[in-house]
Amino acid sequence: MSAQSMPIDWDKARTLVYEAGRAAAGPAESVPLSAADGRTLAEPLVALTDLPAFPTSSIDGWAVRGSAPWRPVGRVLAGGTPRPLAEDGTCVEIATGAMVPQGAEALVRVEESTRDAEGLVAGTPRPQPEWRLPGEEARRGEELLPAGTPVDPAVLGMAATCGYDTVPVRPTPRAALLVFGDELLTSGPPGEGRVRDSLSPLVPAWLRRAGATVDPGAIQGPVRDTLDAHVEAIRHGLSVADVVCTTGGTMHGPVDHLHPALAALGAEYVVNTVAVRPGFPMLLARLTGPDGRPRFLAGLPGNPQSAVIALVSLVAPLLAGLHGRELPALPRVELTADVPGRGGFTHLALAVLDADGRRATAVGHAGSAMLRGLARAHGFVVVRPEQRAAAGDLVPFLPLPLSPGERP
Ligand SMILES: Nc1nc2c(c(=O)[nH]1)N[C@H]1C(S)=C(S)[C@@H](COP(=O)(O)OP(=O)(O)OC[C@H]3O[C@@H](n4cnc5c(N)ncnc54)[C@H](O)[C@@H]3O)O[C@H]1N2
Ligand code: MOO
Repeated sequence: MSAQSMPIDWDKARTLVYEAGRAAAGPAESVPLSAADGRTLAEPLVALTDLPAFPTSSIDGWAVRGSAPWRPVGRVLAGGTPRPLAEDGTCVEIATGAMVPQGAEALVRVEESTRDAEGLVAGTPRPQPEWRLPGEEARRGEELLPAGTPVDPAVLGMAATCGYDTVPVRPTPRAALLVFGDELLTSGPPGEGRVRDSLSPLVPAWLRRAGATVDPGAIQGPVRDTLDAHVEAIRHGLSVADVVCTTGGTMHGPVDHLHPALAALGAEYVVNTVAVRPGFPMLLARLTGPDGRPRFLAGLPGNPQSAVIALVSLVAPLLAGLHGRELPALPRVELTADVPGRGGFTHLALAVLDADGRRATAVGHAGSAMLRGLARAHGFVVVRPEQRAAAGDLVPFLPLPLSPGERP
């Protein structure tokens, strides 16, 4: 394994890490609906019965046979199984959601019916049927949603409607974070050569928004700047997580131990440096966990904005793959002003979107060591190598994994 290598194209890197994740997605497991929110379907969701499963009244009123007036011969409530309506001139009282009896020819709404002194019912059925036929929404065996669908509240409801108690889903990837750097302070203001560790609070929160779990015990650091301390911390991370993120030490400085630690652990690079600015020393390596299953290490550069760029460029696609989801296509947005290119590198420029999400404006304070621009941005506009983007151009947009309501 050679530690120094040519940076690879940013788009290619995203595809490579996504495919590596997809190939390592965990085995399907069956989980109760109450625990499946946020998971991903490992198999298609197939209708277990016709939907509706029986002819179902859409109204409160009368199920009638023959012509009016009709003599009531009973009542059917939701949940019951009615006897057939055998004779013309008869009806049953019926509730919304109840099974329509065999032999019924029409339904009449209660407010559009009358009863005479003998209790006989009259009224005119509406021209359009007032009940739903079996299979109207889905036929038994029909595929409702494909494998790879993220499970959300509507999917949970759909699964319950057609009879599922559990659904087959992929395991949620577990992530860990190791922060490297002897110069880091974990509390109080920076000064005298030391900076405050901004990545321990930031990275786990964004990993969770990108679909990973991060156990508080899986966050370590600052890890001492020695090779042994790095190897030991990475080993611990690999024992508790599928994806270990590290920050700092991605270069080849005197105390940058990440590459030697990866070599000591027998890691294989999936991506080692990416032709993107900021963030180029980012990497993703594959290792084997104590259980023999694949594990990943994402090396995020130490400059804080560069670390975030590595998160959205490499870790988010990796997590999509591990979940068994599609790699999301990037939306296109219109630029309000020119954005420079970065020569042979892709330029990811921090930007805010306007209220309808269609137009992007690059923000200031966007240096790779800064977080001020990031704290108000929605994501990054993508300027591909050897290009510059002008006001009015449509360019791809890489969103930050924000939750609804954040950055309104
Ligand atoms: N000779 C060269 N030096 C550097 C180059 C280069 O091409 N040639 N590239 C620069 C770029 S670009 C980046 S990005 C950094 C990446 O370096 P590392 O990943 O090895 O990161 P460190 O050296 O450990 O730290 C860089 C910078 O970030 C600060 N830092 C680190 N961790 C944190 C944290 N948790 N919270 C806040 N700030 C953090 C650290 O103090 C440094 O200032 O390399 C450049 N050098
Ligand atoms: O790649 Mo560095 O990440 O430009 O700051």
